[in-house]
Amino acid sequence: MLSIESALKTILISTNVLGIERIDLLSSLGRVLAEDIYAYDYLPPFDKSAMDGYALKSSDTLNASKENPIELTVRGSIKAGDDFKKEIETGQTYKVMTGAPIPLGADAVIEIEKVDIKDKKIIINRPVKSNNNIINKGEEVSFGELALPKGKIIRPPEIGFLASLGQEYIPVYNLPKVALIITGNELINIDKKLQPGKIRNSNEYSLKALLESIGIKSVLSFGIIPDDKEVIIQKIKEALAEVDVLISSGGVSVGDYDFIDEILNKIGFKIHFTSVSIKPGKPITFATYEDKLFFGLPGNPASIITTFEEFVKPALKKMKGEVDVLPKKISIVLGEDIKAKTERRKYIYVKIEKKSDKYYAYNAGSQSSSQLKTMTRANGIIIMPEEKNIVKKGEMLEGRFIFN
Ligand SMILES: Nc1nc2c(c(=O)[nH]1)N[C@H]1C(S)=C(S)[C@@H](COP(=O)(O)OP(=O)(O)OC[C@H]3O[C@@H](n4cnc5c(N)ncnc54)[C@H](O)[C@@H]3O)O[C@H]1N2
Ligand code: MOO
Repeated sequence: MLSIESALKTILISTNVLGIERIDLLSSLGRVLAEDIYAYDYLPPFDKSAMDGYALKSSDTLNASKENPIELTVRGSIKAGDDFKKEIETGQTYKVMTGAPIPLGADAVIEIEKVDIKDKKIIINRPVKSNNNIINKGEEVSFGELALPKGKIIRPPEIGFLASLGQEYIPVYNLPKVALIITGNELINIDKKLQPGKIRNSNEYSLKALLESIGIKSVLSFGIIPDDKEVIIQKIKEALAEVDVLISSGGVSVGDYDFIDEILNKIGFKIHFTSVSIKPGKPITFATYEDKLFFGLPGNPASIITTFEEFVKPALKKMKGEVDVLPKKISIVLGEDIKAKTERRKYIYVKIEKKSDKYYAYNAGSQSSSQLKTMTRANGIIIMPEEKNIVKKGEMLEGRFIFN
């Protein structure tokens, strides 16, 4: 059976980074910068005070001590936002607020709480070093400097940083457009009363939430599609004209109504694989139509989440410009024996606890792919290799945290 690594390789080879668009700064959260951003200002734009205090010439304080305090005359006060052009002379000081410009001639600021005030004078009993409490013009970024490199994922600090540089519109890679093809005669919508033999359509919700977790909020969904070949073909063709990625739920196994693979062949998709050595999630189909991707995910609720995370998410991340698309693994010690039956590689949902620098895994419940309750109680997975069916307490496996 195809290994997870080979499946991922095939998927990523078939996946192209999308084009570029310019969007307003606030909408760029979670997106990937598509061009280098250079600064067209200095940050900060002028020398400014880092503290509420007094701006002075450090040379005036060289010999200051408790025994030999020096006095400086306060000439005035400078607020943040003032356009201040005057120069100070020896023996003078200006009161400055945090963020206020430093008057010409001053090279240091002493904090308010470190001086005594007498009439219009301050008394200083220690030397103040040159540049003390001064944030120099261009200290953070200089004019013409590379501020953020292409490929950066935009997080809140990047938004603030770009705002401070006056960047209103940001070049980012497009987000993939995604369509959901949710199949199954047994499904009913969550706002309807359950009927005999029916179950609620939970996968559409899981998938939309999974997509939203990587920033894809608007998704083309046809709602529940019956197990009818002609209807499914029509919906897939409709979606192909609109989106970059199609994700189907159900109908990829070997039952009488599992026709996703047959349909894909009929439409003219190239099918790359139809099963992978993973539990849960073995019957997963990956196909392409020109540069569009099709993921036929298994209908079982735990299988669809597992295969989305493992196979679909890296492809979507690559399309939106991310470079590190595979999840980082950590080493986890088994806190108790854990058994699993199949010959496939097993993704076991566990509770991970940290104790004195090590991570320990504990079973979180039934690993049946038909249920999600265990996943709601788990905060991670451990990955049990194909050849193992039991891992003993104290043994170490690879794993990772999930949805954090
Ligand atoms: N004879 C075999 N039978 C099965 C095999 C196999 O190798 N040989 N593989 C099993 C495995 S593993 C999985 S996983 C499932 C995958 O089956 P399908 O992708 O064809 O999915 P369905 O049969 O349509 O559904 C499976 C299961 O999930 C429920 N389901 C489907 N859609 C939804 C939805 N939108 N929301 C909630 N639940 C959904 C569905 O009712 C079924 O219970 O096949 C095994 N069979
Ligand atoms: O992949 Mo299936 O999830 O093993 O039930």
